[in-house]
Amino acid sequence: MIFSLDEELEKLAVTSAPSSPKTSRIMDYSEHAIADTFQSRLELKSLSTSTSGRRRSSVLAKFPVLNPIHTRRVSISNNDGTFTDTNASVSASKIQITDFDNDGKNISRSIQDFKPIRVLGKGAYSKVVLVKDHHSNKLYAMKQLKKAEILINEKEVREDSEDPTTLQKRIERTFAERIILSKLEHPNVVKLFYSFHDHSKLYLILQYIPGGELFFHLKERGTLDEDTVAFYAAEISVALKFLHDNGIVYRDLKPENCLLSQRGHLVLTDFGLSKEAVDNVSDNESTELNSPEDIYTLHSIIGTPEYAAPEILQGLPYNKNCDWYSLGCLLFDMLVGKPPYTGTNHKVILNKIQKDKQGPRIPFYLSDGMKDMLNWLLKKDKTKRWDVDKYWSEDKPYDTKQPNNKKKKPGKQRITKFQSHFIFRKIDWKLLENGDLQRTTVGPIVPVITDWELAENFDIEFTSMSYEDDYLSAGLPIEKQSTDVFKGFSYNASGSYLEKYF
Ligand SMILES: Nc1ncnc2c1ncn2[C@@H]1O[C@H](COP(=O)(O)OP(=O)(O)OP(=O)(O)O)[C@@H](O)[C@H]1O
Repeated sequence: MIFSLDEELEKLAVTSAPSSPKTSRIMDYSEHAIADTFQSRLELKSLSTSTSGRRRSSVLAKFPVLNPIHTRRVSISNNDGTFTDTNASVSASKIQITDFDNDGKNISRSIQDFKPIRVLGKGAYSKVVLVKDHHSNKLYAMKQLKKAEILINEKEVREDSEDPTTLQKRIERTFAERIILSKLEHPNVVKLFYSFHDHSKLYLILQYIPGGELFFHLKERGTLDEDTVAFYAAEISVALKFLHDNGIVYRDLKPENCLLSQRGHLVLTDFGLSKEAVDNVSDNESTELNSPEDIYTLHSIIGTPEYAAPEILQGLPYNKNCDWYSLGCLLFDMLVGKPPYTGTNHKVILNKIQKDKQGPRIPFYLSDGMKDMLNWLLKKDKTKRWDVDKYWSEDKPYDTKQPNNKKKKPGKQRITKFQSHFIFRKIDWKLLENGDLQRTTVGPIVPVITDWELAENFDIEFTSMSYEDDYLSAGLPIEKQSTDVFKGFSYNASGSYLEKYF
């Protein structure tokens, strides 16, 4: 069994250190793979600051350039949509936003309410700081975004574009993370408690997830065993299915965005400020769509897209199925030590995908069940990829027989149910879907937490960073123009919602 009982939580959290020895992040599995692996090692070596060879996204590379050395993987979320154009139950343009900024009755929180403790992380768009509420002493993760960057990009887009709706679209993208998180509640999705802004920044006050990034734990452990990977696959899947059912395509699945809770359950974070609601695709655009479910993807692809589906890398229309491809990449990474295709930019990765007629080489040492799962998620052609949302569950219990890959006919669509797959035979989907598993059990890796304020599961690269500069100018009054553009950004969760999570 990979789960322990709740009572063991405290004991484990305080005493247990990660037990698995450090293993090589990259494992050879065939003669053919050796050359590729050697090349990857060289790439990873030149790109990495970490001793284990694992590279993080870039905080610098927001633009379609080669990723700078010694940086993290950047999100590819500059010009894409967050919502499907059909069945969208949440839409930036449709949601009534409670505007606290100019409302005398509703008092918005402000930066002065929070004492900074240490930096937790830095992404392409933001800095995330552990903060303590002066009034309640509760800990939160405060995500800060610079208005100037949003407004500068805004001007650039307007100058280059003849599209009169661009301004509105950019603002909707800016609001996307705030809107998604304030509307959705799921045990495997980070919670938003407050948002507000001052003259220079936008702030999201999020639930603090103290177990750190999956990235951090992968760096420590090298690779993970199949039971652990199946557990995370199940937790990510319920979160993705929930998002898809609510019209949201996550599109940014990577180990840096998967956090571990105190109990070792996986929590998705980063719903990206630059994402948009695509519910008004023009006639001209929609002719290019392959199916009514496709989202139209705009313009350039940015960042380092090791986890992005081939259709996104090609600039083709995509739909929620792209998240299942990313899940395949993440599972591959956890099992093998790197995603199936690595490279310094999206063109290199796309070339590798296109050259690989048979799909990625899956190591021989994985079980047939795991190989089968990876094969179906990592199909290049989205129409042949496992349509997990459609074939999600059935009443029958899980398959007790390991699938045998050799018998599969190529080109056939997978129509068996995802939840019944052999790799999930130890997962209690009912408990997972109603949140009891997350509430009452611990996951396969229980983070060591001696003091929540120490953030000991976060990279020292970040926790040692200074946050003083950010606070020198913080809290100045909001300028008129900025108030108008970001009007409605502020938000307070209800008292009962807050109570539920503390
Ligand atoms: N709620 C949270 N609790 C703890 N740490 C967090 C939380 N949210 C974010 N972090 C840390 O901060 C990092 C950056 O946050 P996030 O990914 O949201 O920023 P971003 O600018 O959107 O990054 P990206 O480059 O991936 O787009 C995360 O990878 C994580 O380490």
